[in-house]
Amino acid sequence: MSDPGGTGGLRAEAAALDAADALRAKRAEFVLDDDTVYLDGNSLGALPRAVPARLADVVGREWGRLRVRSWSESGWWTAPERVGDRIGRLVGAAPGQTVVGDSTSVNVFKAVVAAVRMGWGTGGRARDEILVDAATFPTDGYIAASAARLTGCRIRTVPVGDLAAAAGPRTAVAVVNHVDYRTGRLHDLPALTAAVHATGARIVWDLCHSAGALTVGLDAHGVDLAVGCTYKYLNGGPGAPAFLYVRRDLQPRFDSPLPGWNSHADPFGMAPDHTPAGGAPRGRVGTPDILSLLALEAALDVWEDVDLAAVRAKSLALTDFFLRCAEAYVPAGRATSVTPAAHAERGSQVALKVARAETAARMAAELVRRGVVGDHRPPDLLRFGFTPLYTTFGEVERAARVLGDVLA
Ligand SMILES: Cc1ncc(COP(=O)(O)O)c(C=O)c1O
Ligand SMILES: Nc1c(O)cccc1C(=O)C[C@H](N)C(=O)O
Repeated sequence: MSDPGGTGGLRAEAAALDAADALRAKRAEFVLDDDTVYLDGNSLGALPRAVPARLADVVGREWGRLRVRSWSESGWWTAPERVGDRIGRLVGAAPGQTVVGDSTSVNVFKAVVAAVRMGWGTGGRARDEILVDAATFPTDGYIAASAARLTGCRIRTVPVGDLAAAAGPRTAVAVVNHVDYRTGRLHDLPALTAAVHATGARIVWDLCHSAGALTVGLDAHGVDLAVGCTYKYLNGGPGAPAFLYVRRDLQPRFDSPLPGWNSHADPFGMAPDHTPAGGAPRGRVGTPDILSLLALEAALDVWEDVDLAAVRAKSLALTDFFLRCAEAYVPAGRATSVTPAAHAERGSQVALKVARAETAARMAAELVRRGVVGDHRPPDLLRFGFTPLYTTFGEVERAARVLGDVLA
């Protein structure tokens, strides 16, 4: 490929874009090193600077000195709902509908089984089909298949483009990834939610690759249930607990398949029978993972003054710029983007398909060796995630230049 802007032109453009970046001050709130271009925040977000001191306080004072008193005095018991509401703001959910805990996989299980059970109304069990996004991250498909076995449903795997047409009177629930983890394709959440609802079915959205990267609008679009992880764009840390959203009017009908004591209306009553709590706590299971949960809470402080619209605008500018730089630097025929060019169809990552699939893993490793950390998804994708809170345009230009050298 040619070099239309020239290296110098693209570098100057990057500098101008960085100077005009409304979010540029945010980078200083993260632990990053200028030698490495970190483009893997769609796998594990970087560490917010405020987290270590907060965790030291949780361990040293709240656990070390207050011990069991911290469940009430340090707000440990109510942390799943409190942190849930903070995530809710970032995904367009009003307070009282989002709870944090467990992994995404476990929350997919709760959401899918509960959605199927919602379809077991007076009309019997006519809705016995679970639709699954054919390109889903594997865990959702595995869990949905198990949920189907447990509830007497059958699984239909459908490309997201065909999902609206595939949903019908037998559909209990559709499980869809908002952003495809491989290609970075953003699916049309409002249209698909409306299409599935028109058939009387429910929809569960997996927001792992969209929470913290773009505006989601769960309430505005009438989404039934949603799940997502917090260790990618929300920077909650390795193994940070996931979240579960249950729309307020559906909460009384949310019959959890994992009704642990934390979801009881009166957990400390220790009653032999389960009476579900009202509201978001109904999605809880057992004792929350307090250290991870409170690390996540501290990580969320970086979002306090952030406008999601600015995040989305920068995300698109970063991915646009990366695509242009890659076009200029990568020799013709060595790699092609599988990420949609249209903004409405793009999440916050770019995936390049390398011409020689067998070299992809080696190329990703070589990029890391040269200070550009993205990742490889088999068989032939190089994946680059762009975190608007800390990725700079200068880094984008550098990453594309190194990529060009590696692929040359
Ligand atoms: C779309 C999607 N869903 C789920 C997961 C993972 O789920 P869990 O948090 O259970 O590991 C990932 C990534 O790990 C993902 O990309
Ligand atoms: N969750 C991960 C993990 O525990 C280890 C390594 C990677 C991950 C990931 O998040 C992978 C990621 N969901 C993906 O999109 O490929």
